[in-house]
Amino acid sequence: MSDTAISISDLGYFYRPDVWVLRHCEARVARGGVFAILGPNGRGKTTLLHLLIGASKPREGSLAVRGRIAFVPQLFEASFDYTALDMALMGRARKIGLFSQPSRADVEATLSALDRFGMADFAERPFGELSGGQRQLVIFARALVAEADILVLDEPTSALDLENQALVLERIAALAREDGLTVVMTTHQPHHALAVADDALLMRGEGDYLAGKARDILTEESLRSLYRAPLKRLAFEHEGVEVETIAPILTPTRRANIRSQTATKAEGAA
Ligand SMILES: Nc1ncnc2c1ncn2[C@@H]1O[C@H](COP(=O)(O)OP(=O)(O)OP(=O)(O)O)[C@@H](O)[C@H]1O
Repeated sequence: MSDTAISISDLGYFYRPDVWVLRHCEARVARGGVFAILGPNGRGKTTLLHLLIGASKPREGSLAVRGRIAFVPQLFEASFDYTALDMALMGRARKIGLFSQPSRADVEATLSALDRFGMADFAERPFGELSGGQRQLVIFARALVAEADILVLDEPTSALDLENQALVLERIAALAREDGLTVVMTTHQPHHALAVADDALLMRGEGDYLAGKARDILTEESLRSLYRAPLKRLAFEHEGVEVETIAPILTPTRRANIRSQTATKAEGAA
């Protein structure tokens, strides 16, 4: 079997004719790895995910996806009052069939998936009564029981507190390293990408992409120019483990500068 899960070749997309959101995008997602997509707001990350899952068709270039995808969107609303367990069990729909009841094995596999995301105790709670972050964790479990080859996650940590961010990042790494799944995720947190991603794609603007090993391309220089904000890549030892992270530099002076620039712009516009 090929070691490439997704090949992206000269990919282009627009919503309105000739207003390209994405153009000449090239990347390769390795099978069994974590691939992080980063870029400022509006650079086309979600658009690229929609192309990967087949919700939109390329206007230009091509994509080859080898394997079945499960998609976890950023926000998930349910229209009916299913329990968390019902919601996660829907991931088994392909296995169970439309009019059949889930087997004991289906329920056990789903409870175990809920447990992996710290949600076993919430199995009987109405999904609609869970917090946004708790719903997100249930939807991860649903994607897991779908037994897909590729998980596509849109900002998987954005609704989560620090403890659950760490849990989900640890699970993402384990899904790739232990279960052999391929994970594609968008993120606004370069330190999350550095912590779990093997490879990354920096979406710098239409026609301007940088793809490569996460450790090699998530540099201070590339991220400073990507986000136009200072940050520092740090390496240190914590509890006997070498840790590498990326910290944004938000000093009071910088915040004051941003505020005064915003005020000057507003005065200029008035
Ligand atoms: N349905 C749509 N119709 C027209 N334009 C759209 C549509 N969806 C997105 N766009 C535009 O496409 C561009 C890319 O949007 P996209 O949501 O892919 O960016 P993103 O990188 O995911 O942003 P964010 O980080 O803010 O989530 C933006 O300029 C956006 O305004």
